[in-house]
Amino acid sequence: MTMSVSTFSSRAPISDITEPLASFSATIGWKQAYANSLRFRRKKKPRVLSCDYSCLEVRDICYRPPGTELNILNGVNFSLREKSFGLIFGKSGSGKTTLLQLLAGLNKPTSGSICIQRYGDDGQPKADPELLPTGKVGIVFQFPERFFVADNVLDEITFGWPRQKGSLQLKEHLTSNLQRAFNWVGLDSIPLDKDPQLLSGGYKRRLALAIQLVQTPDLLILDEPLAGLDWKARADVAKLLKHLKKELTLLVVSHDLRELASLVDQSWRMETGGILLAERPPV
Ligand SMILES: Nc1ncnc2c1ncn2[C@@H]1O[C@H](COP(=O)(O)OP(=O)(O)OP(=O)(O)O)[C@@H](O)[C@H]1O
Repeated sequence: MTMSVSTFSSRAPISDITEPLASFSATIGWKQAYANSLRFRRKKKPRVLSCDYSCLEVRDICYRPPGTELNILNGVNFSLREKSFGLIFGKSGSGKTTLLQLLAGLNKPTSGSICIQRYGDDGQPKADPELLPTGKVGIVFQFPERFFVADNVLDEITFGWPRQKGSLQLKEHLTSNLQRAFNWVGLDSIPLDKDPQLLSGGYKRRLALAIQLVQTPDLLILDEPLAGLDWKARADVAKLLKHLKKELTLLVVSHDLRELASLVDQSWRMETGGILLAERPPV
């Protein structure tokens, strides 16, 4: 029987990033939101222990791009338990990225379903499966730094946040999430006014992860998270993913099996023709 904690908690001290965020709050008028978020976070919430667990369940997914005659994915099935690390590997062009895009809600499957199934500690389903809410899925694309748009770290991470007055509660929520995301990925030592393009390869990936973590996803999808990094940055990012899997569910597509093998809880090979088979990484 596995005990799972149903609340989401940050383990790093809030003081780590208090200063840069305080100045950020003052400069763009989020001071009140920031102060309130601190008050909110200091109250200890009771942690609820539960023996239930959830699984991401992909059931018989087929996908044929509109206007084409051929299925890219053919009856894909798999189940991934919450707070675990799933790895999909396989030849180029077999359909791995296509599957990730469906999970992130960027395309709709031609048939089949993607849901969350809750189980009791006896391993039996506890309720009807629910469709995976795409708002709780984060995706980090291959080479995410190529999509950075801002000229400083803070603007990059807060891109798209509400700037108008009002919605104080939302601002408090986002600010508190930002603190947690920075702590999780170890960005707290980086000046917020630094140009993201001047960060090292590994720190660019940390920033891309933090951008997704601010949205508090339950499922984080990563397409080739180690691609293009030197050996040290690859080791750093792998270590970070190991840390993150204690907090959320990770599904990774990668060819870098050696570095990731020790993190893997479940893995699958995507065969040409879009067929997914459970298989250990061949390392
Ligand atoms: N919209 C589309 N229309 C037609 N074919 C497509 C479309 N999108 C992808 N494909 C094709 O589907 C196949 C699977 O592509 P996908 O990018 O999912 O493979 P992959 O396994 O992720 O490859 P890689 O490891 O190189 O990233 C490829 O042959 C690709 O050309």
